[in-house]
Amino acid sequence: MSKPTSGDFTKTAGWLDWFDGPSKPRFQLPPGSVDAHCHVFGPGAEFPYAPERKYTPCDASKQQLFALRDHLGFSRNVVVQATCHGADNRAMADACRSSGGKARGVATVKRSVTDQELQDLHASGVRGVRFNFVKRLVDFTPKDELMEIAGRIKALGWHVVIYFEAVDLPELWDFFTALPTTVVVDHMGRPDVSKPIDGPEFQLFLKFMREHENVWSKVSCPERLSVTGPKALNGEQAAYRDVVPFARTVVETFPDRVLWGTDWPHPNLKDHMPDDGLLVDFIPHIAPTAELQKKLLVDNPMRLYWPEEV
Ligand SMILES: O=C(O)c1cc(C(=O)O)oc(=O)c1
Repeated sequence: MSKPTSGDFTKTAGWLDWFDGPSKPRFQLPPGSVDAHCHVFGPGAEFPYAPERKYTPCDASKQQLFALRDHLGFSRNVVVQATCHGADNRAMADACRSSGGKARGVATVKRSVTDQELQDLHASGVRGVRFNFVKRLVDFTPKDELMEIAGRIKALGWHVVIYFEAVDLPELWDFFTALPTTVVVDHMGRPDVSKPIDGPEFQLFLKFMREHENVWSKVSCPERLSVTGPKALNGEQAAYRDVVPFARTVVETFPDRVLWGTDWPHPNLKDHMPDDGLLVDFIPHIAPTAELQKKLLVDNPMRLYWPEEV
């Protein structure tokens, strides 16, 4: 892979570029594995970043994403619209269309989106919309607007991806549980892993999944959630140990409703940029059996994103 650039844009101060030259994972991914959460950024010169963005990243192109996919041993990608592109889905949709059927997408749309635009996104490979409640990433969108969008995309057979922080789940509960589609939670709803796993915050998340069978979770982003590490760098085979009990609990309790993704190119990390090969080596710590690994990496994402092939 070639080194990151940022086109004509100036990166946010302190921006960490994605890790160039990741190691080969030791963990052998099951055949047909899907990286079910990753992004493309620009390139800014071709697909400009949105005026309303909260950060300006380094570029991370579809070619670089596909090279990483092949290097790590994944077969497919789910490309999730990054907030730095707002509701301009061109870069994500272009990546899906260029993938030869190996990528599906999750878009961000506004209430003003037309039925034709939704149809075009579907033809590109989009199968979901993302609703973001993380305040440092997006401005607030009224819930009635989101509910209206959810009703429209349900008709296309799409699902809703939600991104929020654990402390906000109580306030968002009624809205989330009223959504009419499959609902996929990004990064386990960002638990504070320095709090006890049997404390009220994480138990509420488990209750959310237990009581609502349409709710799925990505058990991704240990590099974002970890407080004590160690970091996935320098060959570390037991990275982010403080995240393991949380993610493993979700995988073992809801084996048919979990997804995993690299989160490449890892927007907004402040401490370090992980070696993506070592992130793959994190998987067997949270999905310890071959059966759990196949569900997490193959069966579940295929059922959600390529149902026609299952
Ligand atoms: O925590 C984040 O900063 C983050 C941002 C984005 C995005 O900007 O879309 O996506 C993610 O999955 C995570």
